[in-house]
Amino acid sequence: MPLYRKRLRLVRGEGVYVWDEKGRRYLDLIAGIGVNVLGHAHPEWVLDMSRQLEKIVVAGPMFEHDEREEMLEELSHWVDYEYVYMGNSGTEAVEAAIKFARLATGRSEIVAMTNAFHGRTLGSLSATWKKKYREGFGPLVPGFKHIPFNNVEAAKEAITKETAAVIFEPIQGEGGIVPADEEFVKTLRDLTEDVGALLIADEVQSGLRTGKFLAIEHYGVRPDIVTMGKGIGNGFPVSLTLTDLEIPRGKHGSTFGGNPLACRAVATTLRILRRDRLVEKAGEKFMEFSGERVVKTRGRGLMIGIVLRRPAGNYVKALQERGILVNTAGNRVIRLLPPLIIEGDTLEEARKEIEGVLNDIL
Ligand SMILES: Cc1ncc(COP(=O)(O)O)c(C=O)c1O
Repeated sequence: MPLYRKRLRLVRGEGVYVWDEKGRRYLDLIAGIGVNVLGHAHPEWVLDMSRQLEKIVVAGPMFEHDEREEMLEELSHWVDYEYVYMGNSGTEAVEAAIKFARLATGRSEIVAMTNAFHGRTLGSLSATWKKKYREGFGPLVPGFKHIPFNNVEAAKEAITKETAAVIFEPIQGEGGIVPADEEFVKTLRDLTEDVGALLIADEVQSGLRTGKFLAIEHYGVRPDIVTMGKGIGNGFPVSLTLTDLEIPRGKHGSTFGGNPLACRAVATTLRILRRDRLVEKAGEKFMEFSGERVVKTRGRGLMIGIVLRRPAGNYVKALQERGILVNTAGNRVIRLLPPLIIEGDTLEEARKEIEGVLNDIL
């Protein structure tokens, strides 16, 4: 098997495919790590974005604009939170969530989960678990503690009247595509309510992909704050923090947050997702992988983790060699976050190819 010393150089994309500098085509099952939900260069999205470029790009957060209203209207079809704060990346959405929780409760303690990933700025990094991401950047933000993910007893012990918020991913993404247990999520909701703390669902990776707008909807639980990013603008850098908490104007903000081009990206993405029923359809596309080296398949909809008996890195390289792009989530998990427009047949063919590679390569 050839070793890749050089990383693949991508030059363009169309639909579920991308091309490298030599003109070779790849099936893109990772889509910018879960970003291009409508696929690459979606004609309608491109047209809307180009028209917007000619119209107005940034207005400044102190002005109203039609694009914001259009985006809020589209969002109202999916969620019923009172306020949305707009940032430019997942980590900013999480920073806002942490700040809002502290401000609203007057408490500072944030409870996060082992194996969690919430971003790489100092606040979100303090909620992120892995040593590799944290070490060398200390001291991190005080007031964060981690409990074992999916451990009800640990949650009962950790969540107290000191807790401002509990933050968790309904399906852990970077941590290996690990869904939260139903009992655990319900316990988090009950306990936070009991002690006057807030529940934050980080849906930056799990949003849009599982058959519902938010993965947390599968649990019948309503968080106090939800963060979204990645695919919400189909590739334009934009993120959302949704909440009913009223944060005084000017207390938090961003130069680029909620600019007309970002609102256009979200409004158009949501319009197409809704019209083409892409979120619902994603829920039906989950598939199990089998083979001697496969322990199990985890996830929901088009957020899929193939858990292997051995490190996944070499398989990712071998798949790239055969024209399929995936990546890892943790050491032994192959992660698939394909565009939601992917056809069942294409996915089925990819499954056979992936299983073939998993069986072939020693
Ligand atoms: C659950 C979750 N939260 C937050 C982030 C951070 O998002 P970004 O890389 O856009 O800052 C990620 C990124 O992978 C994520 O998966």
